Amino acid sequence: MASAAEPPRTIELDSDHEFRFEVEFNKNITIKLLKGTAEVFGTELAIGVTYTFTGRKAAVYTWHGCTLEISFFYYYYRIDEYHSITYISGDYIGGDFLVEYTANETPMTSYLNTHLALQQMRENAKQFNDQGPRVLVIGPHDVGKSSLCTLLASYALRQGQKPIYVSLDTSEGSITMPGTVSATNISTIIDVEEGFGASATTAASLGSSTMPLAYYYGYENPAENVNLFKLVTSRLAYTVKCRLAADDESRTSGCIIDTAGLIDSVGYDLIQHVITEFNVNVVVCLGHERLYSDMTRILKDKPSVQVVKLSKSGGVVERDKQFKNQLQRSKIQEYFYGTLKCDLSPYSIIVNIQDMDIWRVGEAMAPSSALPLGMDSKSTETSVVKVDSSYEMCLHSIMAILNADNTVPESKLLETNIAGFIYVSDVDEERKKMTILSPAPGRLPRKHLLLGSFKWLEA
Ligand SMILES: Nc1ncnc2c1ncn2[C@@H]1O[C@H](COP(=O)(O)OP(=O)(O)OP(=O)(O)O)[C@@H](O)[C@H]1O
Repeated sequence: MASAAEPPRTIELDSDHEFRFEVEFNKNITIKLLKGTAEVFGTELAIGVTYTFTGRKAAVYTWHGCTLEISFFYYYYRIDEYHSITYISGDYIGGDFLVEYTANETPMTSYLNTHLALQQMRENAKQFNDQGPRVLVIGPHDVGKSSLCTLLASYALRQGQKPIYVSLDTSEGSITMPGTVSATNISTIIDVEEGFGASATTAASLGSSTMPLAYYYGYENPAENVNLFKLVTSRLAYTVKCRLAADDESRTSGCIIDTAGLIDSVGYDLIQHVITEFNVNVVVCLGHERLYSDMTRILKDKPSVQVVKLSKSGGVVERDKQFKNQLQRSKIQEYFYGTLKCDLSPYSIIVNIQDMDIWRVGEAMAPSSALPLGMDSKSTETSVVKVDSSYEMCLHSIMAILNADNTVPESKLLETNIAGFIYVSDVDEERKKMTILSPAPGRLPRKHLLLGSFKWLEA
């Protein structure tokens, strides 16, 4: 592990101030709260505990003022033949964060007020045996939607609530792998250093009941296959509604839904679909005046839905394509190898291709002339076709293991949730065998695998 090479420095923050920072992927910094109170996206920092950040853009906010201690490391890592990561500390390179500054203008008061209004709805729900708020957060890309959802979930948890966090952001995979739509019950503190990813990974490795429920969409952008996106979100919504109906605590706590930043005509269609399916009653429009005005107009016939406008935090960072790709790769890496805090050891297994049924979604854009008689391109967007051991298609792919037994018909496969993921590291076409990386040893729990568009090259 890296070790300190330079004395740490301290930062004093006045009340209602925020220390914003960016750390690159190959570097890590540590922050320790020495005095006062502070939080990262709603999760409180404990006094005297060292928090390590790598590949993060985030902010430490304080309501009452605080003193932080900052140390900076530079490290290299290598992955040995057993796939474990060894961190080799390097030189202190004199620099600091990629970006760091203190800000005194934040929208935190309006975010807190939003939380308090939601909390009031939860109290009312308890009193009248009703449902708590179903909140949908929408806005363009990089306005802080995921950060706001994390903050609202954290504040709810701090007040003893157990909301369901729904992630429809398929590019990021905030709870689990990219390409999935997922939901998880927030009942334990959200990890300060690694966000939901670590919470889900740690939960999974400990067999916790907070493991996410996920359906595989398989593409990065919801607009790539709108019908499939609608199908999996409807399925997820149905399951979330069942949970809300069955569990009193979840019902009154409600749910918080994070979305991808699509606000064009396809995006509007998807937003309306999500509102209907999840029975949303609060729509938060973040950082976009026109979206707020359009939503108020579109939803004027639904008096039960409140539309709220919130401004974007000045700290939100626009992430370029390269950073987002790196984030995706690190999410995939995290799924198999865990995080700095929760190291996992995946298994490399050789499997017979004929023991598995590999599926992929039918051509999204197939020309009508190429389709069987009576079938239109819409139906191929939500149907599966078998993949025969196509070397190029399978190699380096991420495949979702569908939680479907042999009785599930082909037409229902896309509606089944995911048992886990595997990575195909090699395909031997002659011997009809595949080398896969799997989080668990032994046989795969199910034989149906769904191939998406995500490829990954192991480091
Ligand atoms: N107040 C802040 N200070 C510093 N960084 C922040 C702050 N708020 C958000 N960020 C960072 O800005 C980046 C973008 O924020 P976030 O992921 O919440 O936006 P988003 O709207 O959900 O993005 P996307 O459209 O890609 O889903 C993230 O790396 C996040 O950690």
